[in-house]
Amino acid sequence: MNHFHYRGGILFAEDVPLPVIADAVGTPVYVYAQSTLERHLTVFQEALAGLDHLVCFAVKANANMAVLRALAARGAGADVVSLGELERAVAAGIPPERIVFSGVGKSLEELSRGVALGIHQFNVESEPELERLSHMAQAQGRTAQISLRVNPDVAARTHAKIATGGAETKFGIPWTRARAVYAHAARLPGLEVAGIDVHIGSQLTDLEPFEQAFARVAHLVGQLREDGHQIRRLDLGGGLGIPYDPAEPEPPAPADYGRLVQKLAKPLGVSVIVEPGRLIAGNAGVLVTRVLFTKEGEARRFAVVDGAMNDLLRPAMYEAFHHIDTVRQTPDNAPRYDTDVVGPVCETADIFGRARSLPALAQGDLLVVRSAGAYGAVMASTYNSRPLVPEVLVKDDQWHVVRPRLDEAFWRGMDKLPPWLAH
Ligand SMILES: Cc1ncc(COP(=O)(O)O)c(C=O)c1O
Ligand SMILES: N[C@@H](CCCC[NH3+])C(=O)O
Repeated sequence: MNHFHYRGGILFAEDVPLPVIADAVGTPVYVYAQSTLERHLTVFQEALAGLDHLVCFAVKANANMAVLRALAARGAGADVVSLGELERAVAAGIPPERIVFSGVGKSLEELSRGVALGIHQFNVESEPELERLSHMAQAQGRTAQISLRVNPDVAARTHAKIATGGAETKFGIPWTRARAVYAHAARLPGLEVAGIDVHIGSQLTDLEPFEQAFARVAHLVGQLREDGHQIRRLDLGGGLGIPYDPAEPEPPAPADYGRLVQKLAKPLGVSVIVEPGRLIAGNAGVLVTRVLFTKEGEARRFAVVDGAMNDLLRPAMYEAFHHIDTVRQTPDNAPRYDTDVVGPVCETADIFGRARSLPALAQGDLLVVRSAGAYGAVMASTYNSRPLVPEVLVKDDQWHVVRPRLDEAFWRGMDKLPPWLAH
């Protein structure tokens, strides 16, 4: 469910007309609907009802403090992959007992901080990481709870750049070596083996790869228990896809995914952690951008907008589709033209949408790029010395700038010069 809708011909975020925000904050700007974030979290929690479960929001999808705080208030845990995400999650009020630490390359500092905070679990991806975590925990006189991330070698049927469950990727411990690595883990002091972790990829739009991976996990739980390990929890990662293109069939609902998880976990008598990111934040956010110029090319019609690939990288990086709408509702009978919506950055990849059916656009018109709440602002950069795109959170009829555009000092040269260049 999504709280962006037309009212009186204007697109609203909850009860706030988007032009109000665009005029006050400037464009481009990300706008998030808090009620959608909350609703998505609730839907996930409900899908796992009856199981001992923890929904750990994947902070990498949207690390805005206000977003994290809103989710924390509803009982979300966090899946973090860096010291920065860990500190943000804690600062947002997510208790360490609800934080899991994932990632293929955790630094000493990251491991140390996680141990000191007593987080719920580390998802360990290699034997050297096991050794290092064991030393770290011993040095602090603590025991770190761990799951080993296994790579189940299933094809996730998503964009190759975001599929993580195949044997050729860097992720996890090879399926076939899992028993040996668990035996190693069990011998190391300072560690307590609590479970198994899998994450096979992101934006999965069918359930079959999950089913395949879960079947392998169930099999492995049996083997590991035979080997004497007390496997009491499963971390099933994230990855459930969201609708981006209204012309495509809807991906499976969290309730369907929940049924699969229930079917896996109940007979094994384990608790469950899930790490959804995109599903919670993706359709809770839009990027609002303004038309700078329109122009007719030899072959195409362009709308040059003020948002660019540095603000929303997904189309350039993954050829990802994001639906684009006008903020002023287009009447059904208005003529439409195939239009390329492009940004000002000097790269051909800086295009938000190709041949989109849009009404005649004029300078100053506002557009929204939909489904931009996940992997949007977090992947923004200052490429082309463009300031970071600001973020706004809306709740009912209230709104607040939750991250400002970088201040002007950014353009004036905040970098430190070496003495031989300073004069
Ligand atoms: C370990 C891990 N957990 C959770 C997620 C979140 O995935 P998604 O946003 O697709 O739910 C990711 C990203 O794919 C990840 O790498
Ligand atoms: N950044 C990716 C998702 C990566 C998932 C991280 N494990 C996207 O925008 O779709």
